[in-house]
Amino acid sequence: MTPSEFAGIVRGRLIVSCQAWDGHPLRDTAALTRMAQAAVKGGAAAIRCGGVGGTPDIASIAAVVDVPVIGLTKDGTEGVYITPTVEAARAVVGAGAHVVAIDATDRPRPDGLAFADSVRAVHELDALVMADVSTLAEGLAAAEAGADVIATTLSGYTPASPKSEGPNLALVRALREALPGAFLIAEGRYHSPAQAAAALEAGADSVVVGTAITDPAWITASFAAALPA
Ligand SMILES: CC(=O)N[C@H](C=O)[C@@H](O)[C@H](O)[C@H](O)COP(=O)(O)O
Repeated sequence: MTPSEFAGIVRGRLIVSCQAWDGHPLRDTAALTRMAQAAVKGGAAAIRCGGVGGTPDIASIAAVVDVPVIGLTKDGTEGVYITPTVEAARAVVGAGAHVVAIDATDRPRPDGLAFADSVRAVHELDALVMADVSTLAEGLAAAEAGADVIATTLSGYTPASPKSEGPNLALVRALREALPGAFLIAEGRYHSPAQAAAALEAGADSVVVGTAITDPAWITASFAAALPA
């Protein structure tokens, strides 16, 4: 898939992240595959999902949906854990992802290599790179390193970025202003249709929604919390 083919499919549209943490009742490849199918039925232009090898979510989902698949692996929850190594990036392409989501923050990587090395490896395999960043500076560096897509995924999850309950629309605006030609995706804590629409108004080309669509435990808790105790 070329960058312009991907852009043509997802620009102005919703991407749904179908993932579940270890220990979650939906942490099951078959369950997440059905979740992805339901999301496509509802209008998702692409699916973001994780897992290779013993957790074959990417291969399972890519086999049944007719939209681009953005794949990743997760190794732990600290430091660089989203597709943290060149080897992991290659495995994600091997599993059938069209786009590989990779941590592009400025923190040290477990394989000691640079983000640009992962970009090169993915491009050699004819796939695209989505750079998950947490700050404007990281977005600029990721674009410089050749990322095809810049995403605000890690804002709020690194020491360099502000913690917040809601999405970081200010980062979307800043990235759009600094990188007018980049394909920009808003991701992270978009919890309502209005917030997703606001991401596009702020300059994003597309928006990823995960938890608010695909985690029934989170959805239930938000309803339960609205009722008087
Ligand atoms: C920080 C991190 O590890 N984010 C992960 C990235 O793949 C996922 O756990 C998120 O669910 C995803 O980014 C979608 O965001 P939200 O679930 O907030 O709509």
